[in-house]
Amino acid sequence: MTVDQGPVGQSPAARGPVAASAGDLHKTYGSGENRVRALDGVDIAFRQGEFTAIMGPSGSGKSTLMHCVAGLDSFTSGSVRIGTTELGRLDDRQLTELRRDRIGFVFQAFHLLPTLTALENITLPLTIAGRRPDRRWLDHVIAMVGLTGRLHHRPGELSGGQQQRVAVARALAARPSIVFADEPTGNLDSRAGAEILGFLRDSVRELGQTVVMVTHDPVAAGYADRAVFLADGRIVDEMVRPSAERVLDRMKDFDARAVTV
Ligand SMILES: Nc1ncnc2c1ncn2[C@@H]1O[C@H](COP(=O)(O)OP(=O)(O)OP(=O)(O)O)[C@@H](O)[C@H]1O
Repeated sequence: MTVDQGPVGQSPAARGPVAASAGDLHKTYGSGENRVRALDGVDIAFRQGEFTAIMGPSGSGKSTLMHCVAGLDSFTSGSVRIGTTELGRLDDRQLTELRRDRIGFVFQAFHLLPTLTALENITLPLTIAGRRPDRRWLDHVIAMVGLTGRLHHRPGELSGGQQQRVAVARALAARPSIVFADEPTGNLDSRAGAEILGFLRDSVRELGQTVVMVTHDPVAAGYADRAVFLADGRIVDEMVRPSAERVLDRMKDFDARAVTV
């Protein structure tokens, strides 16, 4: 594996405490002839205050890695930690609580409840957990994503970009240890997508959040502090401070190698 340090050196966050990690992570689906090694020995750490993009061709294991590290899916062997909590040691109830209290999610489909207002959607995970929102934090997050004038609208009265802003605010509302975003701009036009990526980046820069984003899009990866490249369930490359152009070049290299192998 080559680690590209980029023209400006290592990310300042690169030596911070670890927010989440995976060690020698394996995930196999099916058995016999149908056996698929979706993850084949992945070692990775996501540091606090760092924005990581996970990239790779279709079927390379990006979603599987995200789901295993976020406690949404089980793994075959290896270890996953959120902070110092080892996920393999938790029962289902403890895992549910960990996801609710310590992890924020943003999905491609916004997954908002249509009968609730924007504000009610944003605070729903806190309501379910029986926690009072930290009002100052909430106001800050809502202002950051530019929703202050839309809080009493229902999702059907909002544009796609505004709905995804609600989803980003919901992910940040509980001050999670880490936010996982799975193709968060996949359903948006390029302008709305750029806004959402800007908010995710701001949440890292201004709020010290840790964000892990799965994406196919080199432009989206250009917002991250580093891009990690998966192929066949393994990490094959990493780029610090990626730009869209450098990510695109790297992806072309992979495609060329795949053709010549
Ligand atoms: N539930 C499942 N049962 C069997 N195989 C699966 C299942 N989910 C994923 N796989 C397989 O595991 C491998 C990794 O899939 P994964 O969805 O993680 O890839 P990905 O990189 O996220 O792909 P994409 O970019 O297309 O979303 C693929 O070969 C896929 O077919």
